[in-house]
Amino acid sequence: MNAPVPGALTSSLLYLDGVSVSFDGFKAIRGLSLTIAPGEMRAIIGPNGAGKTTMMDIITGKTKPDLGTVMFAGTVDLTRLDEAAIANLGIGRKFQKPTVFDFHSIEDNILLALKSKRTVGRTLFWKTESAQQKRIDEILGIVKLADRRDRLAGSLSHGQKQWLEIGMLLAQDPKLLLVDEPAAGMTDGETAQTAVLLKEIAQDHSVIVVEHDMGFIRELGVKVTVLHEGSVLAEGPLDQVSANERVVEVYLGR
Ligand SMILES: Nc1ncnc2c1ncn2[C@@H]1O[C@H](COP(=O)(O)OP(=O)(O)OP(=O)(O)O)[C@@H](O)[C@H]1O
Repeated sequence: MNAPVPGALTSSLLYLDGVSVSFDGFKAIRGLSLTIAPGEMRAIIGPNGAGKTTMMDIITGKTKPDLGTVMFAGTVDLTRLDEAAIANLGIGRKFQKPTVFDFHSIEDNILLALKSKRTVGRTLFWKTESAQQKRIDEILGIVKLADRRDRLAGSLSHGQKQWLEIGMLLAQDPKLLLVDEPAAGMTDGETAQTAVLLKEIAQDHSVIVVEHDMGFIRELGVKVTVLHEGSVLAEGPLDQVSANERVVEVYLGR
């Protein structure tokens, strides 16, 4: 069930085929095949140790696979690039723990992220202060922090810090966002708002979300890939994968 369909390489934004990686002889990822279409949001679920983090490490260049194909936008071989080059291509990652600058204002956090975008074109584009301010305003609007822009980031709740960090990721103008357990530690209200936020972002970005919170996944309403022991166990709408006996056995029923 894992083999990509013919033509998937050229039609995909992200294309993984037959990817394997071992750590000291232990196969953390084994024959993983997965494709993400341009503009798609995909949820990744699976038990602890299934390989979700390792998969993100491979996509972002932190870990190099022993075997397999990892292509971006049909033509770029990600296995040949380092982490900085992959980030510059437009693959942004948000780790589980928020890493905002607590002693800077919310607005300045976004500004710093805008300025840290490395490509020459971007530096030139943000040369005008008004273009920069317009983008900051847009991002603060998207992450619903415009009314708090002058406050210190350290004053935000855990959930708000996660949104600020998503805003900082947006400032890097990624084509693909990898978001690791955004709902972890959030209140129910924050979790619901995060689903709304990601759905908005997914209107003009591709997004991969790793999550354990099934209520949150349901809110996203997107195709779900279940990882188990380093490969795809099931893929499809949440109701379909939730009814899969193996998925219940290894993950949902636990
Ligand atoms: N650098 C490493 N060295 C040795 N083993 C590793 C390394 N990184 C990951 N592993 C192992 O690979 C397997 C997959 O781990 P990974 O963190 O990718 O799973 P996960 O699905 O993200 O789990 P979780 O939901 O707990 O975050 C685990 O058994 C883990 O112990």
